[in-house]
Amino acid sequence: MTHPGSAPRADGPEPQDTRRDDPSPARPVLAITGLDVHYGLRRRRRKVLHDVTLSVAPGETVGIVGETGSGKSTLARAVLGLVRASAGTVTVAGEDVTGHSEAKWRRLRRRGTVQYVFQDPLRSLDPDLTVADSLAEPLLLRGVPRGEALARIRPLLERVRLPGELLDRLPGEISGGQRQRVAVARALVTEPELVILDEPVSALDSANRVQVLQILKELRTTGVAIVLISHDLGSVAGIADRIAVLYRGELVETGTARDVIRRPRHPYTRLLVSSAPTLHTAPADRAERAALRAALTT
Ligand SMILES: Nc1ncnc2c1ncn2[C@@H]1O[C@H](COP(=O)(O)OP(=O)(O)OP(=O)(O)O)[C@@H](O)[C@H]1O
Repeated sequence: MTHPGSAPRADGPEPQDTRRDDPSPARPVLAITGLDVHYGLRRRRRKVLHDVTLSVAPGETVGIVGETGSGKSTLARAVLGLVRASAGTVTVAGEDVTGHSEAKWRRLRRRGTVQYVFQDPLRSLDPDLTVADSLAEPLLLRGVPRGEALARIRPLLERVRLPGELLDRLPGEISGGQRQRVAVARALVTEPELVILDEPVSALDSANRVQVLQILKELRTTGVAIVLISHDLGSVAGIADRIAVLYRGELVETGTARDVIRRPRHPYTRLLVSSAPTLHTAPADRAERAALRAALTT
């Protein structure tokens, strides 16, 4: 499906926010259909996502796994309106956002239905705001009185296992693992339907990595849907309900985490599974891995 009109449309009235009283539990939080994304112009134009179709149900955790340059971040950026689709559709919380103007995208992002956590928490946090102010800011912007905002961030702090004494510190005065947990808490403040985390643990040491992954796992009980992007299948395997494997801009395999790990079909997925030491699957020997690599280059 091509959108010659992937150019911005005129800004219409703000669509009603019906997400809280939509009676259909089956409505996906995110539905991507036949998505193509290009970068560059004219002779430099290059397709980085091709015919990507993926849907995320309410409360579901989906892992998107792929090697560097496979298009993972581009996919996240397309869902947030930071890059434009050249074909296909993106529907967020029931709203087709494919042809949204910049202004409509900004309003959608500000509404907080979808939140994004970067690999580097310093990109999510203002270095001049204390942890308390960082967490309260999205609520203050929505007109929530300061006292109420501060009361509402307390349980979030507990959810990400941070002590209250950190509230008065600046991001530069806490550890990298603590910063990432603040970034996760901040993403939850607006009670989003979907949180996209782009390599949230790859900059952390192994103790912090385990802790943040455990926190993400526990978030499943809150009903928020999670898209967890990683180059490391091992990181997402214990959390994701489903795993989607992105290879050179195409989703080559999507299935339940169990199926993808136990019965990988695509050679790239087989290579990923056989190279992940923490998955407790029978590791492929060198010859098998070489054969899989050869299959990928043909
Ligand atoms: N703004 C841009 N302009 C042109 N090309 C880009 C741009 N951003 C990314 N690319 C290219 O698009 C491809 C996909 O990049 P993307 O960042 O989505 O991959 P990724 O899977 O997230 O990689 P990584 O794991 O290294 O972050 C890469 O070849 C990259 O060089």
